[in-house]
Amino acid sequence: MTDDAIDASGVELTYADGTQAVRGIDLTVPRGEFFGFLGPNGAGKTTTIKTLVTLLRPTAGEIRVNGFDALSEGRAVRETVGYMAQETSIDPELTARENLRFACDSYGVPRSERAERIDELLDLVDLADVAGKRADDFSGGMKKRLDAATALVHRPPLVFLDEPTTGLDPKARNRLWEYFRRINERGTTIFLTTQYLEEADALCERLAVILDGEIVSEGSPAELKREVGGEILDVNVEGDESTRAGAADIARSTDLFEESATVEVTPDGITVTSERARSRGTDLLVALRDADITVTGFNVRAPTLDDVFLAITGEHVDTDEGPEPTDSLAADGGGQSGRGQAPSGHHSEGSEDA
Ligand SMILES: Nc1ncnc2c1ncn2[C@@H]1O[C@H](COP(=O)(O)OP(=O)(O)OP(=O)(O)O)[C@@H](O)[C@H]1O
Repeated sequence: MTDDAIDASGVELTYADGTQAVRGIDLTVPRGEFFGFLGPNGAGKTTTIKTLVTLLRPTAGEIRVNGFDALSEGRAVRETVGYMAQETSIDPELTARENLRFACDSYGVPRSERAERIDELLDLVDLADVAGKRADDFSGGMKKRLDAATALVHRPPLVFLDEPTTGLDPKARNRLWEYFRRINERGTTIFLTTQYLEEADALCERLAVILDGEIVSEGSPAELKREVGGEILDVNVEGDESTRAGAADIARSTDLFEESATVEVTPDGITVTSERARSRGTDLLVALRDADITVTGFNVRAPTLDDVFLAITGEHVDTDEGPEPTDSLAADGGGQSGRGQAPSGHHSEGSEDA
């Protein structure tokens, strides 16, 4: 038996229509880790999670979760994981407490333990004061917190959070981060997917980046940033796209930067990633001035995870900002659509264990 929360190797998943969503993933997540799984839309994050929680049977590969084999011991896997899916699993017609009671039912939490566990979870996500109010009246942030709580009623040692903060305003997002940290500090392993790189940076000890169904990079946020190679020089210039393209050509054609340096045209100017960003930055400004390009601002900074993502995938993360509900009662417009269904971990849209 492995000591890891997740131990997967060679996992592949091809959908019935032939889409190869996951192409040979190896993944190890030690118990207690706060692990982040990043990738652009359609990269295969949700599909990977669904194979790990046994909602989908992999086309190939081996998966052990909490020491159980995902193929032959699917029930044990499902009993020891929590899954907060992208779609909410809460019922807007029920109160917060009723939603948690329903989740206890679905997960088979012993009756004698329910009341205490529900109170504990309502406290954990700061919903004790509104426990008797209908979820329909909650803001987007409160619904997400309730959703997270429903995934925890059976005290799973491992929780999957699939883009848990998408569409929330920064305040609501920060609050959720607090709860996720609390859950992790209690010893729960967390597997998080997110579109927000600052979220991954703030929360995760280790990250893997998935692209077209394959893991293309793995490490701590600091290690991934070091992989970018150097620092980032952002230069803002006056003028239209052709001026910016001209500025980029100058940055590329001078011998100021090493060969592996990259130059990208941005909406405001150019961005140079180079080991010499700091030492040669002012020389670049002189070269631009000599070419009659007006520089309106510049800044040298350490790489962010967004720069890592750009370097790996060739694209910025599409953060897909939705409406921004405030984090107060009845202020939502967030439009969640719970239908009184069982917690997501109990959905089955793929295979069941034998
Ligand atoms: N049921 C399905 N049948 C066929 N193809 C699917 C199905 N579900 C997902 N896909 C495809 O599989 C690929 C991976 O999708 P997946 O949802 O796992 O990606 P993701 O990284 O989670 O993206 P997102 O961030 O948009 O949720 C995509 O090409 C997607 O269109």
